[in-house]
Amino acid sequence: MIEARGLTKAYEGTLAVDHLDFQVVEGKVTGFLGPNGAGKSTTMRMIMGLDHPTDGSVLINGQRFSDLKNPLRTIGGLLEAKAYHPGRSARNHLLSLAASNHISPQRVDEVLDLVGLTSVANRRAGTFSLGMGQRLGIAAALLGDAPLLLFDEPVNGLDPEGILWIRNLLRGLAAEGRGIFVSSHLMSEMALTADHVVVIGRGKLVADTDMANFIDTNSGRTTLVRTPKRTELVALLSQHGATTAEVDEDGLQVTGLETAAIGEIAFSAGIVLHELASVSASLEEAFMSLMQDDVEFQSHRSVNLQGERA
Ligand SMILES: Nc1ncnc2c1ncn2[C@@H]1O[C@H](COP(=O)(O)OP(=O)(O)OP(=O)(O)O)[C@@H](O)[C@H]1O
Repeated sequence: MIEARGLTKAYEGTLAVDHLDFQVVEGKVTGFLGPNGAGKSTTMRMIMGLDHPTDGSVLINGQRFSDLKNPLRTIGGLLEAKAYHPGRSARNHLLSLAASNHISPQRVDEVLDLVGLTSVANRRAGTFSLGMGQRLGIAAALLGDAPLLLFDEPVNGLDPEGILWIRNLLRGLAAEGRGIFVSSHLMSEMALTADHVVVIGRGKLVADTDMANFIDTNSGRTTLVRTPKRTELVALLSQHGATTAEVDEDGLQVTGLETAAIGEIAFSAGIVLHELASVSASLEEAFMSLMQDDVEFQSHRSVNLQGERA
């Protein structure tokens, strides 16, 4: 298990990671989401001992990364693409990593096969495409057969086929009982890959929940209503517990009531409607909207877009 407690990293003038608490458990894909600059890479670097927290801690099976006896066998990580010498072949890159971590050369062939690079294993890694380089980075992460794996934006720059391959790989690794921690700024991709989600914004925890629950809460349905009697309708709908927001001259965005109920309430009060339409936000839109509100980020805040928009 990876466990962050009050994990904090301050750079001069920037609080990159701000008192984060979360866990990554075995057997699940935990998605780590946040917009660019939210602090995901900094958090991952601290997990892998490449950066030191200014406060708090992050432990791997109860130990700091620097205290692990067999780091590569405990946690494997893909932190940045192209972390290899361009003049070296893929096989030689992995062989040298294996040698310095007391891992058998046989395992190198296994991971090359796992990531589909066997046929190009003797080619210089510098000639690899972005997708092949990404696969080589993943092969290095898998080398120690570790029960915990961490991937920083592994689908960045990949084509749809590469994205699907990574999704299936991560799901398969979790099904084997491994704990997977994977960062992304793409909500829709994570919705298909992760079982659990940790969302951060400006270094702070915004949500830490089951993916199913996150989707339920955030794929918010709203209703767009147009009426010449907007003021009357707003008063009436709020008596029925709805939340309303004015969208343009005569439009209203209503949450908290079914579209049919809104129509019936307006009808029984004799209010004419010019438009009544159910609108469902995509998860990506919901996520972006959640992120735009980040001035008021508070730790452990429950995520409820409908409430946010009130
Ligand atoms: N070495 C550094 N020195 C100073 N500031 C830094 C350093 N590394 C990161 N930061 C700042 O910390 C914040 C978090 O950056 P980080 O790279 O962790 O975010 P991220 O969520 O991974 O973003 P991205 O998706 O763009 O990689 C940013 O404001 C960034 O500018």
